Amino acid sequence: MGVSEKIKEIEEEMRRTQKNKATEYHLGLLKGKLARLRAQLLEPAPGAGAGAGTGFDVSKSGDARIALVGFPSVGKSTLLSKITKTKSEVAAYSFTTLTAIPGVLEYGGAEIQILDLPGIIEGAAEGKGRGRQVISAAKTSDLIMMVLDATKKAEQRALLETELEAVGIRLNRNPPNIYLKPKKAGGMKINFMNTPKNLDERMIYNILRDYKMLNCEVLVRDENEATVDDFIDVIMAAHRKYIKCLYVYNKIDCISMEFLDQLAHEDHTVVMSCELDLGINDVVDRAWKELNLMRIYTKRKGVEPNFSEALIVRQDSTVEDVCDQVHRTLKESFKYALVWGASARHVPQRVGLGHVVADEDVITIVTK
Ligand SMILES: Nc1nc2c(ncn2[C@@H]2O[C@H](COP(=O)(O)OP(=O)(O)OP(=O)(O)O)[C@@H](O)[C@H]2O)c(=O)[nH]1
Ligand SMILES: [K+]
Ligand SMILES: [Mg+2]
Repeated sequence: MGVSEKIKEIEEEMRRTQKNKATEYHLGLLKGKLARLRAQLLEPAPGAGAGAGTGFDVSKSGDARIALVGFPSVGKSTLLSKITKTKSEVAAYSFTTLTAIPGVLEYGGAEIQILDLPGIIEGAAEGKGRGRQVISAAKTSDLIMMVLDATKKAEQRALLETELEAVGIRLNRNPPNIYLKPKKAGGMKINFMNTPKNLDERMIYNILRDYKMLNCEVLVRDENEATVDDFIDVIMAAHRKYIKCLYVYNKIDCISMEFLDQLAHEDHTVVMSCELDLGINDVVDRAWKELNLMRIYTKRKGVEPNFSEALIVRQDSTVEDVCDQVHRTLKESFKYALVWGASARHVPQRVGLGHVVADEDVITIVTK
């Protein structure tokens, strides 16, 4: 029996099994097996070369990568063509785009790589269409923009999420707060900080044994939240990717104002119409926010700052991080910095290495 058939069999058994106290442990084991098989499905077959699990061959460039993921004909290529200089083929029929098309979004001195991808359909995770390649490419991104057709049923979003989940992508979530450390000997040590709600020692023990992890240490820190699925994610950590997702509803030119208003208020959601050129700037601004990066412009004394080139640092970075972006040894000769912008109490503010900068700050670094 092939891996796909085994997966189908387990999914079938899970559907048949009623959920109750008595079947809880059995279902937990099935979930564990399913996670293992799904990971196996993504491993290239021996001798297959660049196999099933690999994405398209596009090298990363710029400060971050955003992947456009969605069903066919939702407008992914239209969006890429709007926000970058790259033209990706647009047409009314499904599967117009057949490979990954990279473009560069220039955003106030930052360069963000946008990957336009082929449309995916239900069953993508199990290899339908180019689904697996698309999802593998999405897995390499810093942000997934899930492009949705506002005129289509609400289920499309959940269907796509299920496909991404199946290959180990976790959207807008943090890794579970569970510590797991394999050991050479000593058996299993399972500890909880408080009385758990959705997870117990027997469940963890059964799953670990099924994974042949007989010697290890477990500490569940987040009892109120942690579920069996979370625990399996921790065991499978090497195959899990926690990625931000922005839901982008396109074609709002075809829906009612009421529905538009409802969509626009959902979490992590933006709405647009590529056709009418509505909301595109919003989409780009929101995407930038979700990336949690900041643009810092440097200014030499007596010279206007250059806003077409930014130093890119993570959210909550300090002047020290900015120095490190300029040069590895700059902070050794650092005397003070002058800052203009949102992080400055007055402009310019004279600050030290520990000062936390803000997006679009302008900074002059004065050395000894
Ligand atoms: N009404 C309307 N149509 C749009 C909008 N944006 C794109 N379209 C149309 O939707 C169709 C599909 O657009 P594409 O950009 O090719 O969609 P895609 O998601 O890249 O499609 P695949 O590559 O096949 O997966 C085209 O006919 C576009 O003209 C929009 O905002 N409103
Ligand atoms: K299309
Ligand atoms: Mg396309």
